[in-house]
Amino acid sequence: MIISVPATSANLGPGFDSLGLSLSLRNRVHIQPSKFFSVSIKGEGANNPRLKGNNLFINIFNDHYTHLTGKRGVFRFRFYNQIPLSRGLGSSSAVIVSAIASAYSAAGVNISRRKLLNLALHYEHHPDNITPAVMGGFNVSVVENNKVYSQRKRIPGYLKAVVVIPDKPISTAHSRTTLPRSYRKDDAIYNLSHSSLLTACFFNESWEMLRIAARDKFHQVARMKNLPELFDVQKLAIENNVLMSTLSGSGSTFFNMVYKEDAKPLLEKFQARFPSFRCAIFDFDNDGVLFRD
Ligand SMILES: Nc1ncnc2c1ncn2[C@@H]1O[C@H](COP(=O)(O)OP(=O)(O)O)[C@@H](O)[C@H]1O
Ligand SMILES: N[C@@H](CCOP(=O)(O)O)C(=O)O
Repeated sequence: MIISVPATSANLGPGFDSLGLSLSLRNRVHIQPSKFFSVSIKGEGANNPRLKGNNLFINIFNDHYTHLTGKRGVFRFRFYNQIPLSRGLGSSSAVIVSAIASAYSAAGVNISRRKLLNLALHYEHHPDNITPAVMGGFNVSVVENNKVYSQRKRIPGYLKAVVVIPDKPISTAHSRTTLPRSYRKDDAIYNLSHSSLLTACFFNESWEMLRIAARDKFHQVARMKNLPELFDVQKLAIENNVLMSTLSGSGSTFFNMVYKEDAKPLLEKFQARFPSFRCAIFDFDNDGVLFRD
């Protein structure tokens, strides 16, 4: 069995805990029944001893496999990870989604994307990463009564993501504790209205208006202060007329969306100005989680 899940960029500026999209950067896991439990990791996390044993994936997989079959299976897990950990590209969501999907696949039980998404919500209570990780594309999602309600839109191939990935891990859980517990009414209205406009821009493909819509007053500035170079990243992006430039999730990655002909020139400017940061161009993903026998 092979399960793959895309990276995700959440919040997208004003859409805190609600808006997110998926990128063509994936974690893949090969699972085979085996006489002995084994884990191998290639790519991101390969040198992280914490991930070799009972990591987040294995714990979630075992919970669901045991629930489905009444027994603890013994498997060989081979991970091929492209998603950097704790960089605001949804690595935790990718693991949660792939672990549940893998358990159902290993148990021979079909699962709908909607059910998979609602099960993933038990592990990550903000739906803005898990929803695009499951569904693919641009997603707007809300939680009511422990269920995710969402709408998705495919992202056209003439758009590209240009991301700047500093070598600074940010724990999402810790980052969330540093945000304000309450907001001024004016700021709440600002984010509500900009998030609504940004959603409409994606559904109507009104890409130019994203330059206004993708502004935030809830979380970005507070988080960017942890790595002030990010203000320079966003300034350079805006000077180069990108469609949107937002902190990816809780960071440290900065996400920029451009027309495909503008991607390489912007990448080269980022690489010249921020040589110590990883910079890359990614297509958008519209598939979400993929199952293969
Ligand atoms: N490939 C992986 N295998 C196992 N656990 C992982 C993997 N990727 C991420 N994780 C778990 O998710 C945590 C990172 O989650 P988080 O802080 O939300 O970062 P991100 O911004 O990437 O979502 C890691 O500390 C680890 O516990
Ligand atoms: N809405 C969340 C999104 C976290 O995304 P991640 O990729 O950093 O896990 C938040 O901003 O805390």
